[in-house]
Amino acid sequence: MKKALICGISGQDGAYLAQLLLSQGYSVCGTSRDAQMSAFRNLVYLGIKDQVKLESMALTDFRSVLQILTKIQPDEIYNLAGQSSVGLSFEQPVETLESVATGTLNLLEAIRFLGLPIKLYNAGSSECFGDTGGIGATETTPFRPRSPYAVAKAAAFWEVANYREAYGLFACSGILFNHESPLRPERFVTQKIVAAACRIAQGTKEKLYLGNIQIQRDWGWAPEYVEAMYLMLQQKQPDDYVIATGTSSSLEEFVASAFASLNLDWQNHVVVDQSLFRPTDLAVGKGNPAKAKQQLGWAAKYKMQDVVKMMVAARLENISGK
Ligand SMILES: C[C@H]1O[C@H](OP(=O)(O)OP(=O)(O)OC[C@H]2O[C@@H](n3cnc4c(=O)[nH]c(N)nc43)[C@H](O)[C@@H]2O)[C@@H](O)[C@@H](O)C1=O
Repeated sequence: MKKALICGISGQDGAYLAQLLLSQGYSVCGTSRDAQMSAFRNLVYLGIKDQVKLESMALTDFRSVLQILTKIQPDEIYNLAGQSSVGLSFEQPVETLESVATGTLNLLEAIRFLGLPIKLYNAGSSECFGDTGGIGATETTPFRPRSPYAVAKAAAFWEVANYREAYGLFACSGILFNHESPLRPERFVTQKIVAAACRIAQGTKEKLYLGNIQIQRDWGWAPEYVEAMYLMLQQKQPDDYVIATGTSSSLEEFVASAFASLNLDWQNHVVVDQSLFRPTDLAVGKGNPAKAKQQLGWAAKYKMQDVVKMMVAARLENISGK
């Protein structure tokens, strides 16, 4: 039985990945900074909390990382931990850099120190590209990070690439574009919109305040993005891959689609609020997942419209208490 360690198991991707690996027959151990304080709601939502071994681990603390790796001795590690909000990174730049860049470095150092044949997946981010314009970014597109989060993710990406080259570690980065699901917290714009639209459809009189709705993103479906993470570690050689749908839509289109699916006209309910604009933002995010298709056999089945429908359906089901 293969053993997987998921760092940051309490988040959206950690929960879906745990579900996938369990279905593949893995023994799954997941970490969170303080496992005794976390309710692991996403694991509960998916009905898998009892099948996962949970440990406390602080990625920024080398001793803690070394202790857990020595104890679990996993075949595969998935690093999904660290501060994941671009917006919050402008308020907490140091915490973002430490949790993402130092955290990844500690994992790489611990694997190197132990000398075990552990494979590492690292959660990279399309934010590293900066503005892609209308041309989908590939693995060779240069990074031009435009947020503290993107700077941290770019550092972590190069740490992984360097340890692969310098010490021969089996380490990969998935450069994932935005991927959403019912497990997304409302801090991210898709769930913020879906939650408000559903409340309005149920009769609340609130307004939905949003920042820049002209931005475009390549939005995909998180449960299928975790399949790409798994596939990267099953290849003969470690490598980095862009994971995206290949199509981008504006935030205005996302909003219109969410409200229309509830028979509402978004223009009656949405207010653009300048105070929610970011100091720097990406006008367009678009990926080209051709390499993932060719080498991993992975392609996104769901596009933005499908994501909206599935998120709205899940929200309504939750409200009705099913
Ligand atoms: C690939 C990347 O994907 C995600 O990062 P993100 O793209 O920043 O995600 P988001 O949902 O916070 O923002 C999307 C866009 O929507 C704009 N926007 C307008 N109005 C609001 C608003 O009211 N709230 C938010 N959150 N955004 C808003 C906002 O300015 C931005 O342009 C993370 O998974 C990250 O971990 C990651 O790696």
